[in-house]
Amino acid sequence: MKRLTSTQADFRAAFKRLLAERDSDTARVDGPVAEILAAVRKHGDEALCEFTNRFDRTSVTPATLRITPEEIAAACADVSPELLEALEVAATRIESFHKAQMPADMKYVDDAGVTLGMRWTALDSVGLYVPGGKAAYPSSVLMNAIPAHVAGVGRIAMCVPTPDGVLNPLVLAAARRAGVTEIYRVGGAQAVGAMAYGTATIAPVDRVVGPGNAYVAEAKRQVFGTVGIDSIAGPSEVVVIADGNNDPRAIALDLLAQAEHDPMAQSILITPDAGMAAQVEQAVATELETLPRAAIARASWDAHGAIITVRDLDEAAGLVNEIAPEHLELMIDNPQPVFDRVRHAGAIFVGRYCPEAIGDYVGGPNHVLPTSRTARFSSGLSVFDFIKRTTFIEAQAESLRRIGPAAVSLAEAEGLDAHALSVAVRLAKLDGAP
Ligand SMILES: NC(=O)c1ccc[n+]([C@@H]2O[C@H](COP(=O)([O-])OP(=O)(O)OC[C@H]3O[C@@H](n4cnc5c(N)ncnc54)[C@H](O)[C@@H]3O)[C@@H](O)[C@H]2O)c1
Ligand SMILES: N[C@H](CO)Cc1c[nH]c[nH+]1
Ligand SMILES: [Zn+2]
Repeated sequence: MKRLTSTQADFRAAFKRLLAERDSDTARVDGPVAEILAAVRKHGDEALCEFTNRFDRTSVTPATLRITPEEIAAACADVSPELLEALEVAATRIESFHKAQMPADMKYVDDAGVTLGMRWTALDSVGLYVPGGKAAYPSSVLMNAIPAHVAGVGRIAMCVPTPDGVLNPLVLAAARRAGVTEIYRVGGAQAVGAMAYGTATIAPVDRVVGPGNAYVAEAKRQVFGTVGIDSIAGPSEVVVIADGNNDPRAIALDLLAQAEHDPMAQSILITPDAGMAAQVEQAVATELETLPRAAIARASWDAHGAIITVRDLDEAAGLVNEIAPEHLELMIDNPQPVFDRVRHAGAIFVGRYCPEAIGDYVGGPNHVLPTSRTARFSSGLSVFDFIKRTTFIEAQAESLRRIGPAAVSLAEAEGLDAHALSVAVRLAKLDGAP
């Protein structure tokens, strides 16, 4: 873990290093991912099964890649009523938020009498990636699948790794709740490649979405263009801005909640209170003594964690905009001014009673969010990832008379004569030409 103080002489360099070191850690998987994708593209199911069996210690064959309806039913029967109820609370809240997100079509007549508009249509097919290497993510099934359903996507395929051949029953129960039935037991870059390029067993999709580790995130980046993707939703991140009025243990647990996802996760505390900085550091060390996933959390905290002491909350907000974190927690007395200043963050959690874990499960907005500073230019998963826009223009004779001549002039200026003539012949006809 790095301790930084904004007043230290080399602060800018140290801060830049903190971000750059993790970026370069992520970049080291480029080569292996390219090789996996090329093999899946060339050898299809054969490569898909080979990589899956190697990385997940399984023995899948093309015939067993798809999880059967009987396996889904058996797994769901294993889930306790309490867990099904919790799943239902989460699903209902996620569904209502994403329904509210659906945009309306647009259509109006402008002052030249031209009808202009924009129509939304759902994608034909999408592939959902549900992570499952170091933890199982039933919540990510809901976060991926519910917006796809709300948007009206035709075909929804889902890939999830089954390490050591173990199927997580709650993952399948979440899939059933979200109406997903086409599920494959594959993960990692090979799963992304299979959904993008297609294999004999897995038909290709139009867009691959969902979170995952560095291999999954890099694979999505590399298949972009062949298919659409949502965003680079890689190893988790949180920045917590905390003042001196916090329970240090609660803040430490918020930091560790991201760190326990992945050794490549990143948790950063920014505080204007040096006393709080020291107390949280101590509380993290204490929690790591008993946390069941301490090995992962400690690896993340040691390599990528940071505590930054700043002069004031305004300075904290400026640093957040540079980090553009996946998650931002505002654990401060008066969050509004900082909330207003922050422009780059995947999701913001406002107030001491809203830890990020609420958003992971039951808040309602999506927990699939941009990482590695990509929140500067991209957003979390939403219904917008499952629909696309088509614009339309409708012009009658009078409207063409009004706006056509400008088009002819511009086409002539570009030297594109067919363009100019296609408008000009119609204008001439309106003026009585034969
Ligand atoms: N940004 C988000 O919105 C968000 C949401 C949820 C989870 N996450 C992240 O998802 C990730 C889940 O990671 P995970 O590992 O538990 O599951 P995962 O499913 O993402 O990755 C597991 C797969 O990684 C591949 N893999 C592992 N080691 C490999 C190697 N050496 N070479 C090639 N491939 C290899 C394997 O194919 C394996 O099936 C975490 O990083 C977590 O932080 C992010
Ligand atoms: N924090 C993760 C997003 O980075 C999502 C998640 C799912 N389950 C628990 N957490
Ligand atoms: Zn989480």
